[in-house]
This record gives sequence, C-alpha cells and structure tokens, in this order.
Amino acid sequence: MLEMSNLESYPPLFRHLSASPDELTTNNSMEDSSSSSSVPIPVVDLQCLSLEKLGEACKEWGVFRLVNHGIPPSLLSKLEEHVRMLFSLSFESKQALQTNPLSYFWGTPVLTPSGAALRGALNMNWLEGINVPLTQLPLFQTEDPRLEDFRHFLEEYGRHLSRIATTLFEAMVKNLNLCPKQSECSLDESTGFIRLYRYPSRSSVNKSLGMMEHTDSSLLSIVNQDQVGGLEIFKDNQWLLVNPISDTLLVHIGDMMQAISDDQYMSVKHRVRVNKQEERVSVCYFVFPEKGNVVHSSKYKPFTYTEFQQQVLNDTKTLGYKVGLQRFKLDAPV
Ligand SMILES: O=C(O)CCC(=O)C(=O)O
Ligand SMILES: [Fe+2]
Repeated sequence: MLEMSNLESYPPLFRHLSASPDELTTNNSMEDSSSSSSVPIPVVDLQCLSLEKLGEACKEWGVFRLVNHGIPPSLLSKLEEHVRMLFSLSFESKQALQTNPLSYFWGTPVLTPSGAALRGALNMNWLEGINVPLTQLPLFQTEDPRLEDFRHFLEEYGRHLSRIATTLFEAMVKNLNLCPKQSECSLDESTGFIRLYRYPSRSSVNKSLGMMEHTDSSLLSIVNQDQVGGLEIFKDNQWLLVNPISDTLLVHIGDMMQAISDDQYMSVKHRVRVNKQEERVSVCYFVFPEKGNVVHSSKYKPFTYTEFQQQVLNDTKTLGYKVGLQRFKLDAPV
C-alpha cells in the first residue's frame, strides 16, 4: 500500500490501484527467480581508464560500474535529497512543472501521456518521472528557493555527466578501432537529458515491475540509483540484481552504441523491480548521436537516430512494445 502520509503526492490512478491490488496483476512474468546475491559487474575506473577493461565490460556485459568519476559525494547526496523532495510535492504541483522545460509523467508515458491508452493496468510501469532536457534547464524559472537550489544541483550534475559520457565515448571509439565511416557518428552533448524517477513501494502485490524490461535507445545511459535497489540486468538467460553501491554510477551501453560497434558491444536488457517496503528513486542520464549523423554498420541498414526513434514510437503505438535494432538489420523484412 502507498504510504498514507504521502498519498496526495501520488498520481490518482496509483492511489486507486494501490487500494485494489488485484487490478495490477501484471503479465510481466515475474515468476522467474532473480538472484539477490551481488553479481560481479565489471568495474571501470575513470581516473585510470584501461581501454582493454572497458572494451571487455562493454562486450561481455553491456554494463559496468564507474568509480573515480569525479562527482563529489556531497553533490550526489544533495541531488538525491532534492529528488525526494520534488517527488513528495503534491501531484498537482508536479503536473504544474509541465509548463517549464521540465515535464512530469507517470505510468507508461510513450503509450499514455494522460494515462488514457492503458490496456487495463496491464504492463503499466509503476513509476513517476520528471524529464529534464539539460540544454533547456537555464529556462527553468521558479520562485521557490528549494526548486532553484535543485536547478543548480542538476546543472552541476549535468556538466559532470556530459564530461563523463564524452570521455567514455572517446575511449570506446578507440577501443573499437572504428573505420572512418563508422566513427562519423558521434556523441552530441546537447542531446543529453536526465530523467528522475520515483518507484512507489508496493507491499500489497507480489508480482510487480517498476519498469518493464527494455534496452535503452541511447548511445550511453548513466544510472545513479539510491540504496533501495531493484535494478536488474539480463545476462546468460537470467535476471541479476544490481546491488546499489554508494558513490558508484552504472553505465549502460545503448542501442546506438551497439549498432556503431557492429554488435561488438551489447545494449543490455534491464528492468526495475518494485520494493515492497520502500520507495526508490534514481537519476538517469541519456545521450544520443548528433541529429543528422548516419549510423553505418556492417550489420544494419544505414539509419539516423531520428529514424530509429520514429520506428520505436510507431512500434510502441501499434504493437505495444519496442522492437528496436532488429528493425534495421540488413536482412530484416521491409
Ligand atoms: O531507474 C533505473 O534504475 C533505470 C531506469 C531505466 O532503465 C531507464 O530510464 O531507461
Ligand atoms: Fe533503461
């Protein structure tokens, strides 16, 4: 059940579903067991960056922990504090953020900006989020000093993330030894955006996903999760829990990076499990190729990120899920 004290901060549909748990019996195949033991996710040190270790992690796992990333721990904890504060605002106040460059969403936003296109409550992500396009953050005007502080923290965090993503991308391009045509497709810092998430706790339902399984469409995604945990990656046919480690970031290879690398790097499938007792927050950064850049690969038809994104949107609307890179395989049906 959602916390009573905080009830007015949740979207009305969540309050309703929480009161009648049977409606959210998902078909998300949560029966498969998930190991709660810590898994040996590779660790990459940004200060002493080894191309070999980085390459191995991207090829075998598609995900790694990043240490010595240069973000002060005090900034990370301030950010988490402010994310919690922001989500604890009333549902109406969060909806009002919509008028700023920020946008507030909940459930499964691709399908349902307003919650209208849900097929019952099946497959609904049990989360609320705030989308922050970093280049537009200076336009965020507020009279509320707490939100003003929040903007500053986000701006500072965004600068760190741009630096980290660029450093990692350049190292990956070196590690892959791409031919000039492949390396034409480059990371565009101005595409970077941050998503803040809150996954409400859900003690009354046994089987529930906060976010359904997916791969990210980005070049790289960088996740900063709190100590509650719940993020799982799919490897060797099983779901593995990614235990949170404080002051450590998690970097995912996205679909665009997989395509550029000729499938040498893997865009890792992942999902988020809801915690029964505690709500979880995370701060995720995504970055993409330059708009007009064509992805050239021996495995895929040439395509731009804009075309990819359009295809994902069409598939999500018509099929209810993302097909992803398979659509662009050289031998894919037209
Ligand atoms: O909240 C998380 O830890 C992961 C979120 C995620 O996978 C995404 O936004 O694509
Ligand atoms: Fe993701």
